[in-house]
Amino acid sequence: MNCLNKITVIGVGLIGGSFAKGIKQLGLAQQVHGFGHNQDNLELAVQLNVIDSFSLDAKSAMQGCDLVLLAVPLGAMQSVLEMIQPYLEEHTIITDAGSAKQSVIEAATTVFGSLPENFVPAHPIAGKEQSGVLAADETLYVDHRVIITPTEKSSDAAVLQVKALWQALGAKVEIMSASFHDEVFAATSHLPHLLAFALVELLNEHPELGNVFKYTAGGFRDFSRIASSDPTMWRDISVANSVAISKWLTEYRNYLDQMIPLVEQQDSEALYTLFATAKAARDEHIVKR
Ligand SMILES: NC(=O)c1ccc[n+]([C@@H]2O[C@H](COP(=O)([O-])OP(=O)(O)OC[C@H]3O[C@@H](n4cnc5c(N)ncnc54)[C@H](O)[C@@H]3O)[C@@H](O)[C@H]2O)c1
Ligand SMILES: O=C(O)C(=O)C[C@]1(C(=O)O)C=C[C@@H](O)C=C1
Repeated sequence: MNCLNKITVIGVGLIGGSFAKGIKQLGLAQQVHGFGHNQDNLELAVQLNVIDSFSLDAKSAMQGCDLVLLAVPLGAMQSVLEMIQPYLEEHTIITDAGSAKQSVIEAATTVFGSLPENFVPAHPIAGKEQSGVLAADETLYVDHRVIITPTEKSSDAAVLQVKALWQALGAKVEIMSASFHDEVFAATSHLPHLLAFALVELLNEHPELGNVFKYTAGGFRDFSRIASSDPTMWRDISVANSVAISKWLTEYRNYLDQMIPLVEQQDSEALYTLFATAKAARDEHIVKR
């Protein structure tokens, strides 16, 4: 793919930093620039070879910028768009990495009025429970999906440019509508995170068990790993995708309501069927992937 002149990453943390580091290592832009509000973090990002340069003012961050990636928590998307909007150049492609897509499109609609044709919302389906630039990893996106949810206004050329960048980082790009995206990822990503937070907190709130965490092993560790994720990020996702997440939490509660009597009534046949069906689905779709 063609080398861009300048890419600016706003929010040089795990996701923005991994993107920047990959772009820089592959030489996909002459200048990988960071923009944010935390000077110490941006200086560290330069030291770690994640970005080439940074600025603390939106005007210089946007000057000569071919593509800007917003990798800030969902709750900060609108204010960041407001900050850069006056300085965006005609040709600058605006994309993001937010974990929910309709809220980012709503934020952009509020800021721009009519959505720019260079605006291409996206979401890399890769991450870890750590956050911050120290966790940035240029291989994070290799063999992972990136979902692009173009708006009605997104131009084909802008979508192709965003797609090409993610593919160059090793990702498998898929296109879908923002509403379908938010429904699917409420079920596969947002729901498990909320369940993990809930399980850890449930046990935390039972002091009669003593320090129950000392009696946990691999099963609890695997299930609860994602409860170590960033609380700001998950607060913002829960608020941004509240309709779909609350729907899937309710579905899960209803499922537990059906499961409880099976355990109470020691219905071994029904329990075995449930566990065997779930194991077969996981082995087929997750383990062998
Ligand atoms: N962590 C994951 O697994 C994951 C995966 C896919 C997408 N995402 C999405 O990517 C985005 C970033 O997540 P992350 O895990 O990289 O978080 P992070 O905490 O590692 O990085 C976020 C960065 O944004 C900066 N920031 C926060 N508010 C800002 C503001 N108002 N202006 C400028 N900079 C600001 C922070 O200083 C930090 O450097 C979020 O929208 C998240 O939903 C996260
Ligand atoms: O692997 C992890 O720790 C993640 O949380 C990554 C994960 C997920 O798989 O649910 C979390 C949020 C994202 O928006 C995308 C990916």
